[in-house]
Order: sequence, then C-alpha cells, then structure tokens
Amino acid sequence: MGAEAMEKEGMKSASGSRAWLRNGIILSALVTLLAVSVAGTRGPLLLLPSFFRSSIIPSKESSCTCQQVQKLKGVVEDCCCDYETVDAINNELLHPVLQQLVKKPFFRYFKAKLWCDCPFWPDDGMCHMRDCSVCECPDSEFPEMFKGLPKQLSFEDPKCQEGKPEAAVDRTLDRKVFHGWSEVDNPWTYDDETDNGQMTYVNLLLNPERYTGYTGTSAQRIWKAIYEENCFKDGQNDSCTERRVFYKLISGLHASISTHIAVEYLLDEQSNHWGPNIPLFYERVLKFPERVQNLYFTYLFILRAVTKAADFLSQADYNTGNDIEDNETLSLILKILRSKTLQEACPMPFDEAQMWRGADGIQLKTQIQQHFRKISALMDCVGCEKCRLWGKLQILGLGTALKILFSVDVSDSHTNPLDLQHNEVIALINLLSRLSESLQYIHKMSPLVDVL
Ligand SMILES: Cc1cc2nc3c(=O)[nH]c(=O)nc-3n(C[C@H](O)[C@H](O)[C@H](O)COP(=O)(O)OP(=O)(O)OC[C@H]3O[C@@H](n4cnc5c(N)ncnc54)[C@H](O)[C@@H]3O)c2cc1C
Repeated sequence: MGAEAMEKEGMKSASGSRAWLRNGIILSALVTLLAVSVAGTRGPLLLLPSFFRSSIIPSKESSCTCQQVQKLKGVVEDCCCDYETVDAINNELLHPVLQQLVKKPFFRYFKAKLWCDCPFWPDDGMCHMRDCSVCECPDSEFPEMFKGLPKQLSFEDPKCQEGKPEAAVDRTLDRKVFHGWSEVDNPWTYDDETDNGQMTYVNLLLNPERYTGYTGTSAQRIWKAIYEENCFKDGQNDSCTERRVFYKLISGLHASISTHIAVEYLLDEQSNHWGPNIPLFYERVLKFPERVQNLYFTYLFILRAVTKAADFLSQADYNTGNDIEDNETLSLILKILRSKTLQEACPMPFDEAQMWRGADGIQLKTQIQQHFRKISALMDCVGCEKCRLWGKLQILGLGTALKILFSVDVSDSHTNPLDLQHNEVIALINLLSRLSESLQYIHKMSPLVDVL
C-alpha cells in the first residue's frame, strides 16, 4: 500500500473515530450520571478516573456490543503464578518502579537501524522512502562525545517522514555517553545491525508507542507472515508446550501493542485530540480472553528472564555520566531484583526447565529459533517508522529473554557466562515496562466496559 492509500485509511479511521466520539460524549454523560448515582451504594469504584474523561467509550447504539469482560482467575496457563498475584506485584512494585526506570538516561536511548530494508518483499510500497530515512543532521547538533558513534539522522525534513507525521520518529537527543558494552551475538535474533554507520540512537521518551495510523495491507501482511509462516497453526491449543509457549509470546506482545494503540489514540485529527479508544480496545483485546491471558503469560516470561539475569543486571554498568541519575537507575534495578515481596509472591514466574525435554527437543529449539529470527527480520518490513522502532525494540526484548532462558546456563558462569549487549538490556527492561503498563490498562478499562 502506498503512502496515499495509507493516508486514506487513516482518514477513514479518523472519521470513524469521530462517530465514536459523538456517541461517546452522550454516553460519557450517562456513565458519569450512573457513576454518581450508584457511588453511594457501591462505593467510589464507579467514579470514573480522570483518565476516562476524554475518551471514546462504547455505546449501545454502536456496532460494539461489549459484553462483560471476564475477570481472569487461577494460575496463568504454562506459568507458575496466579492472576491475582501478578496484578498485586505489578500494581505495588513493578509498574511504579519500571515507570521510573525507563525514564532514566540509561534506559531511554535505544539504538536501531530505522530505515525500511525488508529482506522478504523489497517492493512493498510502504518502504519506498528508504533514502529519506538517512538524511543526516549537521555535525554541530551533537556533542563532541558522540563523535565516532553512529551518525544521527535528521527529523525535520518533511520528505523524510513516512506516511502520517505521528508515525515518524523524533530523533532529538540530549546528552548521553555510550561506552564499554560487549557485542555478543544473540542466536535468537536477526542481527544485521552490526554496521554502526547505519544505526541511530533514539530517545524513546520522545517517541511513545501509540496510534500512528499504520494500518491496512502493509500492517496485516506483517502480522499474517508472523502468525501463518512463523507461528504454529494450532497456536493456543497446540499440544506441544514449546510451540504453544512461542505462540503465546507473540500473541501476548501483539495484545500489548494493540493496548498501547487503543489507549493512546488520535481521537480527533483536526484538533489533535488524543485519548483512549475503548471500543477499539474491546474489539482488539478485551473481547478475546485468550489474548489477555497471553499478555499475562508474556509478562511473566519476561519477568522470569529479568530475575534469572539478576547477577548480570545487578552488576551491569549503568554509567551515563550523570552520577545522581545513574545511582538511581541501579537502585531501581535492585528494587526489582532484590524484592522480597516478589520473591515470595512469585518465586518462579515461568519454569524454563519444562522446555525442550522431549526426544525432539533440540530439533524443536532450532526450528523455533529460526522462526523467531525470521520474525525479528520481519521488523525491517514494518512500513511505519515509529512502529518499526517499537517493533524492533520489543522483538529484541523478547529475543533477549529467549537468550537468557534458553541459550545460557547461568549456573555455569565460568564456561558459559551470561553476556548481554547494552541494547539488549534496554530492550528487555523497556519491554517489561510496556507489558506492565498494558496490564494496568486492562484493569483501568475493563470496569468501564462492564458498566455499559
Ligand atoms: C510490529 C508492528 C508494530 C506496530 N506498531 C504499531 C504502533 O505502534 N502504532 C500503530 O498505530 N500501529 C502499529 N502497528 C499496526 C497495528 O498492530 C495493526 O496492525 C493495525 O492497527 C491494524 O489493526 P487490525 O485491526 O487490522 O488488526 P491487527 O492488530 O493488524 O491484527 C491482525 C490479525 O491478527 C489477529 N490478532 C490480533 N491480535 C491478536 C493477538 N493478540 N493474538 C493473536 N492473534 C491476534 C487477528 O486475527 C487480526 O485480524 C504495528 C504493526 C506491527 C506489525
């Protein structure tokens, strides 16, 4: 799909959004009335948080016939922790700590090759702006300490923006020192990113993961390639644990991406009004309990990787030249890794020892590794710059977790020590933070769907 077609798609969705908005305003008044009238009997729970005051909410007249969102109970399938415990540790510890952590200098810069260089369908119309993606900024824009590091790309030139402006990555950087981390290859990821001349550092805080208008055939083609060619057809119901786990990781990540799109949605293009789009959230995530379950699963899987890498992460070098911030970074990391509450409530979020035990274990692992590498390469085909950035980051985060859990024996630190790249640690922690925020949104939004 070309940029023009994508533009039309975007407009279509924005005018659909306006219809939702009209319905939403009427319903918002009703919901507020309902909330106020029942608050006396059911307590303040139904008083809507300010978060919802500016949102699209589903209406009875609309096509979204939302049903009660099921509350998940029991142990998260294929994991070792129950839903209630996950919610408790996320709300009380992980979400607040991760929110602070990802704002720290060490975690907010991610290195990526951002132009579209798809190895599978090079003629995809969405990737035609490759040349534009490598416009260089004047040297004077960057501090001396950056010299010798990957060249920075310009972001002001409008011809360098793919599709809609909200899809383009803001490349503004502030001071940061990068140094001294190893470049050990990850067998789970497609690594064509060794040529530093093609890489750029991006400040993630300036480029939040949210609605970008990227939709239609280009986006569908990627998800289709991921599920149909590289996941396993029985997915959720596969009797083979390894294949099921792999499917759930992808589906959980997809549910998280959809959550962030729905929660930060462009409600009105003309007035540049952003807010939650609850019907979209319901249609893409809440309506499918298995997607929500997979989100919990992926969260626990990543959490297990983080806790398993505790020795490495607690001794890693978080130095960016800002002592106060860097000390806080380490304290926040230790707050997670040394949390007694976490260790007692959920000592083993996922048990990796259950994997690859069958007679065909080694073969299966090679096969799944190849599929994951292909998914990782598919990120170069994502035809929207910001989506590509977050797609690459989160797939690298997942690949890092796979490496920690399945490619390194952390108990044998002499012959096979865990060694992570700077970028892998950033991706891992940012991914956990994205998933943790998605779980929070499930909680904030589900009651609102129930009320209607
Ligand atoms: C890597 C990547 C990153 C992206 N990032 C962004 C972004 O930051 N902002 C943005 O606006 N858009 C982003 N997109 C586009 C976005 O994900 C959707 O593709 C787009 O919004 C169109 O949505 P859709 O309704 O067609 O369903 P899609 O989300 O495209 O889903 C396609 C199909 O997959 C199946 N499916 C959906 N969710 C799940 C699940 N959780 N588990 C299993 N199967 C599922 C369904 O059958 C669905 O029809 C990204 C796309 C990709 C591939």
